[in-house]
Amino acid sequence: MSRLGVPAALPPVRVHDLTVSYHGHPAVHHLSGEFAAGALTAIVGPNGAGKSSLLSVLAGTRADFQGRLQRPPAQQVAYLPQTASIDRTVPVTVHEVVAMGLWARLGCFRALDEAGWVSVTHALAAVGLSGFEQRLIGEMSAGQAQRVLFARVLVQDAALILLDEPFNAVDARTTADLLAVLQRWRREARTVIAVLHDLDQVRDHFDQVLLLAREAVAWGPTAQVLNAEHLFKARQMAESWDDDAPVCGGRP
Ligand SMILES: Nc1ncnc2c1ncn2[C@@H]1O[C@H](COP(=O)(O)OP(=O)(O)OP(=O)(O)O)[C@@H](O)[C@H]1O
Repeated sequence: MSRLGVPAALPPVRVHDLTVSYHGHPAVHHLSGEFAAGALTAIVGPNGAGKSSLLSVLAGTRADFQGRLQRPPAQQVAYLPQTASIDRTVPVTVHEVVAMGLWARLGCFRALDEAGWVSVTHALAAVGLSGFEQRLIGEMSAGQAQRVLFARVLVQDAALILLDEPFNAVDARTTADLLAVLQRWRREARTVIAVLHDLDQVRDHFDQVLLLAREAVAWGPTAQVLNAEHLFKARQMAESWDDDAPVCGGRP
């Protein structure tokens, strides 16, 4: 068990015949497989491949999908959406944003207890933002804001961590620091699933890869998935996408 009780052998996150569609057009089509428990899995693929759509289903923020999904309960899931989807015009402080990660444990109307304060302080220190507690989130740079969101994920102490393009707009040093946080999560046997575009980063740091082009092109150990043949196939599939294609069988 880790510090706050993450089980050493979490059940895997599984999808079976999962289809996600928008206005009747599939973004993810008939996906079946499982994300290895306690490992780092990258979801990669061309633009429009369905990566973010799949992650939002795994996160529980999209419920309108077909097929089956097995994942831990919501309190054990932390989700870091793309930075662009965070409204930085809301006048909240860095401390308050990170403390939101404790809402599942404390409720959103309860004051932080001492353990909560310690946990926020430690999380901000872990991402190199000690001293920024009272700054408004809108006053942070894009890279600093990403560190804040990582800190929020840290305090959630989740068994399943979902990251959507976590290193976008983040400089090399910050990326290295945040990759170290990912390695720590792996040592703690948490399951991490991240949407990424940098294949070298994936090769260097991730155990498993799902190569997605609306359907799974390949899914398994990184070295087996990221080969020229699979990457070529994903590109070919992307070129032949018809964004107006219906979901097969005429389902919504
Ligand atoms: N809210 C939405 N409404 C309608 N269509 C959507 C919506 N979100 C995504 N789509 C469509 O679903 C498909 C998959 O999009 P998604 O964002 O999941 O892909 P992605 O692989 O994450 O892409 P990228 O690498 O560009 O971020 C695209 O054709 C996109 O236009």
